[in-house]
Amino acid sequence: MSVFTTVTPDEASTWLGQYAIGTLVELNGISSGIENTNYFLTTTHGRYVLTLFEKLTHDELPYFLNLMDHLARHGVPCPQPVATIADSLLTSLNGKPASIVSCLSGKSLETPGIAHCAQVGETLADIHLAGKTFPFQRDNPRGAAWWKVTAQQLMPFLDADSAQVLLDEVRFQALHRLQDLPRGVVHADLFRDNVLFDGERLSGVIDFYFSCQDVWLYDVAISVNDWCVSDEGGLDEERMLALLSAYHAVRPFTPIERGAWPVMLRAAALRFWVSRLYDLHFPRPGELTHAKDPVHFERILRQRVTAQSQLQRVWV
Ligand SMILES: Nc1ncnc2c1ncn2[C@@H]1O[C@H](COP(=O)(O)OP(=O)(O)O)[C@@H](O)[C@H]1O
Ligand SMILES: N[C@@H](CCOP(=O)(O)O)C(=O)O
Repeated sequence: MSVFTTVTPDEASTWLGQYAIGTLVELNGISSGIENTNYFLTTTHGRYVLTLFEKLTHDELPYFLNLMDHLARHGVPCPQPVATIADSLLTSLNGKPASIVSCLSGKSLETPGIAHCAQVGETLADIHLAGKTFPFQRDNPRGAAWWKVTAQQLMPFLDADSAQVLLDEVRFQALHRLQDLPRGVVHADLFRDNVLFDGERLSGVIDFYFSCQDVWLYDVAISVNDWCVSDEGGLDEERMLALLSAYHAVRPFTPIERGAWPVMLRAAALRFWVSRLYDLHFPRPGELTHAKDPVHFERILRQRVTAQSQLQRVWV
């Protein structure tokens, strides 16, 4: 259960007084999610999602709330934050930073098909393009500097072989990070659980709390590693082509991006292998039941490394 901070209906009713969205009808905790406390909040005006932020601070949150507001205003299907009467997107509830956003229809998919992947590619390109006029900046807190330091902390928990793979990849990425790839706003966590489908139609992208400024292609690789993965950690070619073609139709890939693709797939696998290892070995109280399997991303990383070296053997 991902309600880390309990809110009673009485507390919610009083707190709602600072918004112009009617009075409380119903409040239901949302069990999925691993970072924040989320409730479905129904008022006399409609259905919303109330989030209490467990880790992010009042200083950090305006970036994400303003980004969702910006993207929603540009037609991206994502939650629209609701402002208080005093015109703030962020308030406090039970000692935590809190916000209300619109509730999107639909639910996430576990086994997406080709048409779903195409919609994800198109929407990701829309996010990248709409993000061009977003005026705020945020560096990626889970970028190369972070995985280098975190990899060292993880060494005592890994067997010799996995430790070597991790260190080799951190070194490889340090040597191959291509600075001149196109960059801008990225979602940075566009996994299956962060996209909702209403029937066959993509109805929304959620969970922008890793978004930041980084390489666009890296964001595409994060999505492909999740949406197009096959059972053994390989890539399902049809789904990957659907996602990449739909993205390319909106924001064409540049020649330098094409060359960087295998490196980006590896970087995207490394990032989530490291974060899953970290969450497993350094858990927050209450987080244990949600620790996601790091081996999944170790397998993906090993597969991407092998695939790239096979490609190189073909090219030479
Ligand atoms: N705006 C929204 N509209 C509809 N459902 C939402 C919305 N935001 C979150 N949810 C639901 O809440 C769940 C958890 O949200 P998520 O942002 O992934 O939480 P966390 O940040 O804790 O990982 C999602 O899987 C989804 O079912
Ligand atoms: N997508 C990441 C975990 C990020 O957590 P989220 O539930 O907030 O999206 C992973 O699968 O490791």
